[in-house]
Formats: sequence, structure tokens, C-alpha cells
Amino acid sequence: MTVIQLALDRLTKEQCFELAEKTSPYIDWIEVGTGVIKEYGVEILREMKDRFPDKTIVADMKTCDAGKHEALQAFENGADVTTVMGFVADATIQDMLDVAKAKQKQVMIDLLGITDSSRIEALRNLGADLLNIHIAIDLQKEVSWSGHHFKIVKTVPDARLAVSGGIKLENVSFLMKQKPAVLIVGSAITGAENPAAAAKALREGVDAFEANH
Ligand SMILES: O=C([C@H](O)CO)[C@H](O)[C@H](O)COP(=O)(O)O
Repeated sequence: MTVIQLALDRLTKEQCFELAEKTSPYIDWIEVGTGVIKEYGVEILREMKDRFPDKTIVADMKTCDAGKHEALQAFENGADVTTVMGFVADATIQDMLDVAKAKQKQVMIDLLGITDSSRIEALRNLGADLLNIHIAIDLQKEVSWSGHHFKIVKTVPDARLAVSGGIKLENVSFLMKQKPAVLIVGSAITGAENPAAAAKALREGVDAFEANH
């Protein structure tokens, strides 16, 4: 079953809570975006977990170094999942995976900038199992989803995939065919005139695909 992760980016704290509240019936995981964490500090993770104890809270830390410290910062402040960039030193990723294992939490590896499947295999060998295929927000005007994005993960069929970047109702069906564990959606919900209706439509799209395949 694919979970929908609501990505809260470039928003005030008040907007984050309001959007999470409105869309809560239709989403499974709540991501506190990198910029939001930078603006308000990791304490916002705790506030989000306290307000939504039944949701999986994702801290989009996008860690590049000091893996142990940043994983602890995220997990000890209420996050269930934290993110690390896949191109960083193996030691950083290993430290984060170790902390996550000890605390029974998860690490999502952000594959931004990775084009080589040998790096994906190396990540898998480190023990990474949740890999996020990601189209950067700054590239979304020129790049759209295609089968090309999934080629690098072909050699790790047992990994769980997350997909993110410009996901909207129109490309849900194509992305669902790639069997993602996590569908990460930000602007298509948070920037919609009616965020609850947008989240509901996405949920229905995911559910309908699953019912028919
Ligand atoms: O990770 C993200 C991006 O790097 C900005 O921080 C977003 O959460 C992700 O791209 C999902 O957002 P949308 O592209 O707006 O759906």
C-alpha cells in the first residue's frame, strides 16, 4: 500500500498546522520541510507529533554531515523518519541508520543528484531501504517524470521507493505504476485553492489505482 506524505515547505508554522489539520483525513505521513525546520527549529517536529500522534512525522533534515547528531536531533524531537542526502559520506549514512535502528525509526535517503546505479547499490549495502527518487524544486520547470527516473533503482528491486517533486493528480497514475511505498506531495496540495479537496482527490487517485491493479 502506498502512503501519501504531505510535504510542508515554504510555509509559516501556522500554515503548516492548518494545512495538516485540513488534509489529515487524506494523508498518512506529515513532512516538516527543510526550510520550515530551519525557520522554526526542530521543536516544531515535537509540536507536530503531539498534535498528530497517529501520523508518521518526517523531518526533512536533508543531512549532509554530522549524521549521528542530526538523526538524534530529529528522532529525539518527535520525528519517526529523517532524511539524508544519498551522495554524502558512507559514514554519515551509516551513523544515521545505526541511530534509527537503535530507536526503531527510519531513514529516508534522498537521491537528488545521484545518476549512477552503483551508488544506489552501495547505499543498499549500507542497509538503506527507503530511497527517495526526487526531482528538485528548482528543476521542475524543465524536468518531468518519466521511466528514466526509475532506471537507477532497477538493480535494487527489494528497496522501498519514495517519489517526490512536482507530484500532482495528473502524474499519480504513472508514478503508481512504479509501485512507490511513499508518494510525497507538497505544492499540489499546499498551493491549491482548496487543499482538503486536492488531498482528497489525490487519495482517491491512489486508492482507485490500488483497487484496479
Ligand atoms: O523535498 C522537497 C524539496 O526539496 C523542497 O524542500 C519537497 O518536499 C518535495 O519536492 C515535494 O514538494 P513538491 O515538489 O512541492 O510537491
